[in-house]
Amino acid sequence: MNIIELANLSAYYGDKKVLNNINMRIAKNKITAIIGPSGCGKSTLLAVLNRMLEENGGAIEGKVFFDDKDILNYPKDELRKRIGIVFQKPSPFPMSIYKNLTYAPLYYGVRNKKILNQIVDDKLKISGLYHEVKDNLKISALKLSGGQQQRLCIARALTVEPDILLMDEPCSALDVKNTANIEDMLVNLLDNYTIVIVTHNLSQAKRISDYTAFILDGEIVEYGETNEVFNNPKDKRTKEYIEGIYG
Ligand SMILES: Nc1ncnc2c1ncn2[C@@H]1O[C@H](COP(=O)(O)OP(=O)(O)OP(=O)(O)O)[C@@H](O)[C@H]1O
Repeated sequence: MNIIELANLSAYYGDKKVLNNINMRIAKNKITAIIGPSGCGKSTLLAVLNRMLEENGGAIEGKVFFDDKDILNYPKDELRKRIGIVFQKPSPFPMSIYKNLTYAPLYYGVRNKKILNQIVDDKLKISGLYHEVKDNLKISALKLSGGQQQRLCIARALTVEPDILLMDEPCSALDVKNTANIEDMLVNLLDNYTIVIVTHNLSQAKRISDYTAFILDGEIVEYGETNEVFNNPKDKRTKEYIEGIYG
């Protein structure tokens, strides 16, 4: 089952075309990895999905459907609630761990303290942070290590129960152990969430993703099951990229 469909999707910054006629379906409750050399348009693709592109000064041509409905027909608030994003640099709000996790639920109208506490506990457990921070919820999130901050940011993105989690190089600032923690966590999220992850780390894409899209100069060169893309690439350029010839 698909949750997203891009139909003849092109994206522009001014006159510059950064994505060219992308046709792509994204499977629900799976991890889809977006790979490709620097500047090929990976982050732009994520920005199209949650309509951040417009705020960044870009524009699209073509259509994007989310749950079979044109994303332009969703109120932005609802779209952002249902499609969360986590960035490369861990970016907790400069407030307590507890407040980081209740910020969005409060914004969306949850007022019941018991429910808020439950959300905090649940998301800390999902992110594997519970035992590390449960007695220190009032300390500033900025006091956590980089890996903990990133897990907190993922937990925070989940507090509003999005359908999709977009991740832009979420592990590139982290060491191997923290990366492994996050990869384990992502795989465990798939019963309830769909993940689209941009990564430069090809081994990561191979390890955790179900599907991989290889983008080059704004075009999808190859898209399919991760095993196929990595072990049996159909396009010479995919093979070259995977073998490290460019990018
Ligand atoms: N706000 C912007 N205004 C103008 N051009 C932009 C903007 N953001 C990105 N671009 C351009 O769009 C193209 C695609 O950028 P994008 O960030 O999507 O690539 P990427 O594949 O994610 O790269 P990286 O792996 O280096 O993060 C690049 O040529 C970039 O310079």
